[in-house]
Amino acid sequence: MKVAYLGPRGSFCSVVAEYAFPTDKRCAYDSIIEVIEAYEQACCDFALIPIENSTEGSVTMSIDKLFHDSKADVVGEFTLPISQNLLGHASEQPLELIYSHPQALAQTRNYLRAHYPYAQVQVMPSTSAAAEFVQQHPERPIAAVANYQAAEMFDLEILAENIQDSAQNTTRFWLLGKDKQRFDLPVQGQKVSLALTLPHNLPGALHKAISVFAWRDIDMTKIESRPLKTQLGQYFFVIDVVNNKENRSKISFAIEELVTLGVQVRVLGDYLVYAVDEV
Ligand SMILES: O=C(O)C(=O)C[C@]1(C(=O)O)C=C[C@@H](O)C=C1
Repeated sequence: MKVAYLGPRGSFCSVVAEYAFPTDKRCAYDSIIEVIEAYEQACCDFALIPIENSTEGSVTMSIDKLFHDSKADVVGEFTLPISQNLLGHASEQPLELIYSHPQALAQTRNYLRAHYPYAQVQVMPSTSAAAEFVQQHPERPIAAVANYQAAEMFDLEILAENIQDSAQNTTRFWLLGKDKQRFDLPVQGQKVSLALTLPHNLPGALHKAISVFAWRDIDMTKIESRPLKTQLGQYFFVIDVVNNKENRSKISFAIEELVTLGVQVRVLGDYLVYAVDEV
């Protein structure tokens, strides 16, 4: 079995991939887009993508690519507490540039502004790609925001640890695949995720759409709009609801009601949520 993930090794995605698929073939790709494309082109059986962080919100590249260019199903979710660190080379020179994934830079924004107000930040495709880049340029006054595993892997000094602005910093990752798998990890719950496209000519369309969950007492854990990429002001909505014994049949009836309202419904997945330990 093959699982594609955002690499190189040492990324948070690779940490989750190693926990979930310790004995399977794990293939690192350079971007989230390439991970999803690898899955679409059947180069792997599963694809692991970051979807949302508690500080910075949705990983919009993942949601948009999944909605617009892929039919993949979500077959699992992993939540990982995220601890960020500043990695570099021991040097007296003040840091001029700090590299990382945009999500990691956003999660450490206050810390970096307070401690390195004169350093510029530079976006990289992943935290581990940033660490690798810093390793390759020992002569430059640069650093990366990444995890402990990346520090070890790329032989970098930890200049500052636990620099995330929120102590509860956590990221959700989705596993795309055909078959549901059971993982040897603690289960936190079960959810159904939907992507809804509302009819344009229905007044109160969003209100009507979400009321199908409200009056059935189905707990919604997320709602987010993203551009349909057609014209300004047109969106699709990603909605997550809790799936449990009481909700199971109610969710199918809610979906039927949405269709009756003229809402286009894509079931992104019905999946278990697993907890992964901090790195
Ligand atoms: O760059 C990484 O290490 C990733 O796995 C990506 C990613 C993300 O896109 O959210 C994953 C977890 C952290 O929130 C920061 C970055």
